[in-house]
Amino acid sequence: MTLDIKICGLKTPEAVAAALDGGASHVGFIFFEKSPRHVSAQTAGVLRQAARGRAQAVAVSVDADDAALDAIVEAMAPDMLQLHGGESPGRVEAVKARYGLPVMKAFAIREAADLAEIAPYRGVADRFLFDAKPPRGAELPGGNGIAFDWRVLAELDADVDYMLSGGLNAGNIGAALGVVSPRGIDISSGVECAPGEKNPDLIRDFFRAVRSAHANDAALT
Ligand SMILES: O=C(O)c1ccccc1N[C@@H]1O[C@H](COP(=O)(O)O)[C@@H](O)[C@H]1O
Repeated sequence: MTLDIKICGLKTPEAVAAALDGGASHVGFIFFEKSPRHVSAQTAGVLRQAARGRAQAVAVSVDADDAALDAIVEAMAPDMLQLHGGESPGRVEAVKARYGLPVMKAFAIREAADLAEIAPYRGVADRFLFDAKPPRGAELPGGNGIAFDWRVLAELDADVDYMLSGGLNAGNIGAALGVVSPRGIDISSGVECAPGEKNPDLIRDFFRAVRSAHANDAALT
């Protein structure tokens, strides 16, 4: 089975190149001003060019209104929208209809009971992303480098299409993939040498670790 790999929070051509050369299926750009990974729609529009024909470009926003999303979609032309806030099922539906783009809806997970939240989004969101709950008082809803107990995902129906996220890195991805079988994985701070500063060597290390965990999977994309 193929495993999608999303490298998120890219800000430089070097980081985008490392992600694409490693074999990323998705590259993510953050539109959230409090984040050290925030980029303007114009910058993302330039950076995402390198991904054309190689990977899906994902725009990550948090409770963004139509005006903000209009600007992102126009300048960046993303292939997918990641909604990482408290967007309702109705809002997800409206966003999909307005832009004609697939939506990945993020959820913060700490325990199995948190998975109940996805029920009204089934058949609405194209894909789910499971991230750890941010610590109390955290400024960021994601990108905190915190993992959750992956075993809680055992409660999910096998047909749920999701990306695993939250505190992944080269050191723990093998263990994570030994516990769960997501269709994709998503990493941001685990390939940084400082908040918001992607390190191409760490990106390469991550792909090596994924490939070694997936040694029998010839079709890794
Ligand atoms: O990375 C950010 O700064 C960010 C800001 C706002 C919403 C989402 C954000 N990142 C997402 O967080 C997860 C996991 O990140 P990490 O690997 O634990 O650092 C990932 O889905 C990013 O898309």
